[in-house]
Amino acid sequence: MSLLRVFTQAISFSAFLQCSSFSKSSNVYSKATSHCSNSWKQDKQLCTMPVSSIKYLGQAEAQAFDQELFEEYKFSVDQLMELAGLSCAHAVAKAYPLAECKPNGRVLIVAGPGNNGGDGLVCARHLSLFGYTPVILYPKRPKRELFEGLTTQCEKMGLEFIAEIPSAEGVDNQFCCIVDGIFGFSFNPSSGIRPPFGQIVEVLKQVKVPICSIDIPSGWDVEKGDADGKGLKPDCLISLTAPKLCAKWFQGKFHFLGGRFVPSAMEEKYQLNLPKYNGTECILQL
Ligand SMILES: NC(=O)C1=CN([C@@H]2O[C@H](COP(=O)(O)OP(=O)(O)OC[C@H]3O[C@@H](n4cnc5c(N)ncnc54)[C@H](OP(=O)(O)O)[C@@H]3O)[C@@H](O)[C@H]2O)[C@H](O)CC1
Ligand SMILES: [K+]
Repeated sequence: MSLLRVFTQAISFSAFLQCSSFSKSSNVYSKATSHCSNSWKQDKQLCTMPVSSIKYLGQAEAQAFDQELFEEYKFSVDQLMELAGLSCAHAVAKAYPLAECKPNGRVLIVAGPGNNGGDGLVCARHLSLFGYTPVILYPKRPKRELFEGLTTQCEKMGLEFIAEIPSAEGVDNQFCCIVDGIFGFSFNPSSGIRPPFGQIVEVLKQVKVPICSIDIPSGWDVEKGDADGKGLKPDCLISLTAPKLCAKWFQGKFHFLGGRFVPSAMEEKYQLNLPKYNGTECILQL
């Protein structure tokens, strides 16, 4: 074996050791360069740069984290939702700039029945303040003060609500992108997607304009991703707090981290290993 070959193999082996030092079962994956992120398959590549790691949360862990913020730290849902929704609006504006959002800056916001839908309403309000024209589809509205308040704010600010999803062609003609605030980390895929969201997701699966999913691409299993092909295929994903396990299978163009409200003690306790946000920015492109 030539000296050069021995040398090359030694370098490859050391890179392999570096990349394989994080195990799949620990939910921590290596991230060395931008092409090496997102999918765990890609993470098996040999990486040649220093490795940093970010944790991907399972469903129960994401819910426990949320509960701890509310119960131990005494944050209110409204507070965190406002920051989450604001970061989503920043991500949309970065990925789909207003100047290129035709026609007339129109963005379709689809809001579901839980807090993911609430994030969508907050995102709509901020997009409108940024100069976009959000149009909201909110077919199942919980009778809770929080959601009624968010709805009233959007209505009073003149945002349009629509009662039904247009055809896929209609969506493509009327909007530059779609914000998917249908389901977040409490989605349960075991019984399929119940009405009225099953039909809405079917239409959204056929549209050509980009979809930007809040926290979880709707229809995906929070941990296993879209194994059965029933979910959306977003172009953009905004992971709130920390990515969930399903984000490993995200194949779109833009993956942002948002929800910059995690106390450092909690970041350490859950070993999130979050990358540092730049300056005062509330999103970070992964
Ligand atoms: N800490 C944070 O990062 C924060 C994140 N936020 C956002 O909150 C969501 C999680 O919100 P949660 O209310 O727990 O759950 P979802 O928004 O996912 O909605 C759950 C509801 O969806 C319905 N559901 C569930 N499965 C199905 C199904 N198969 N078919 C139809 N409908 C389904 C169900 O509603 P029902 O009315 O039908 O019972 C669930 O209740 C997180 O992802 C972030 O986006 C917070 O904003 C702030 C903190
Ligand atoms: K979503």
